[in-house]
Amino acid sequence: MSQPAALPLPVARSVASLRQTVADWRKAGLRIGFVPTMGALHAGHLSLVERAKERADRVVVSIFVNPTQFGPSEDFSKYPRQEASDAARLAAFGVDLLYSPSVAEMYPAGAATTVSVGIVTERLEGVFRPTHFDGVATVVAKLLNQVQPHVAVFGEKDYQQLLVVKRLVSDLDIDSEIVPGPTVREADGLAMSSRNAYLSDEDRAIAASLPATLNFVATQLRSGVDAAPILEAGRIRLMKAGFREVQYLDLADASTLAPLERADRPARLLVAALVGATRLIDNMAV
Ligand SMILES: Nc1ncnc2c1ncn2[C@@H]1O[C@H](COP(=O)(O)OP(=O)(O)OP(=O)(O)O)[C@@H](O)[C@H]1O
Ligand SMILES: CC(C)(CO)[C@@H](O)C(=O)[O-]
Ligand code: BAL
Repeated sequence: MSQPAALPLPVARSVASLRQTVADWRKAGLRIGFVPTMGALHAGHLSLVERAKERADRVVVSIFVNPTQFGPSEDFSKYPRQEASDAARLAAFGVDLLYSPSVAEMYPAGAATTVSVGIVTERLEGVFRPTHFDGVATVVAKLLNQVQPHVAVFGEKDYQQLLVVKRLVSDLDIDSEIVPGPTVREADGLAMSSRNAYLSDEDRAIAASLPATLNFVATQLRSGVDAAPILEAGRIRLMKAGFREVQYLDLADASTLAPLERADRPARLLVAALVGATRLIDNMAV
């Protein structure tokens, strides 16, 4: 029987082997940084690794396509999986350990606990992906408990997720600092995302209008005017550019995500829209 090719960096596939490595680092007094991902790595992920490296002596990256955060009609089975090329990029970036557990290791038979974060999960993504944040919160709580990092880095591209993770860590007294990483964009402004790989050339051209529209809307909202007509103009602009559906384009308080009528305090503009069969999200400070 042929053996799978060895990966170019140490890999832990079980909670026990992960714990052994991080316990040794702790005993040696080293600071541990952590970047959780679902793989199909791009420069956005690597920017989070860079931030973790600046703040820690050893960095763990997890790759786990978490089934519990996908809805029944979402893309769990087709989500890109490319562990060998991801591992090569992580090794070249000086990551110390890849943590890549199986679904059975993460959710052994009999697992019956779900972590559910209130209020901040209710709007925006929570409306269109009603089971999503329970899945994210449960797996992030488990990952942070398994790695016990001093610092963990999460991208602002998933802005609501970042707030959910901060709430979770505060509410459950998890002893890890959560550090945000700014959104890394393609040359035309499109936020890097593993799901961009789904886009046809035609859809990719349409997708570029998402950050352009966010910029256009955010610029006007910064003057403190009534948001409703500007948000509506933004939605129309996206549909005219070729988006199939704009699920939301909303202005929200930057720390609670409560809806705002105008940007009279730190605010965030957030969008989710479908181009062809692909769902894209993005956000911007206002
Ligand atoms: N363009 C980006 N810039 C900075 N961080 C990012 C970017 N894209 C994703 N991240 C962050 O990387 C981490 C892992 O995200 P994930 O593996 O889901 O990647 P993704 O590209 O967002 O994938 P998806 O297409 O599934 O949303 C998250 O903290 C996410 O916010
Ligand atoms: C944080 C995360 C790794 C949990 O599965 C995922 O939601 C992601 O990649 O953003
Ligand atoms: N990047 C967030 C994970 C998800 O969409 O499932």
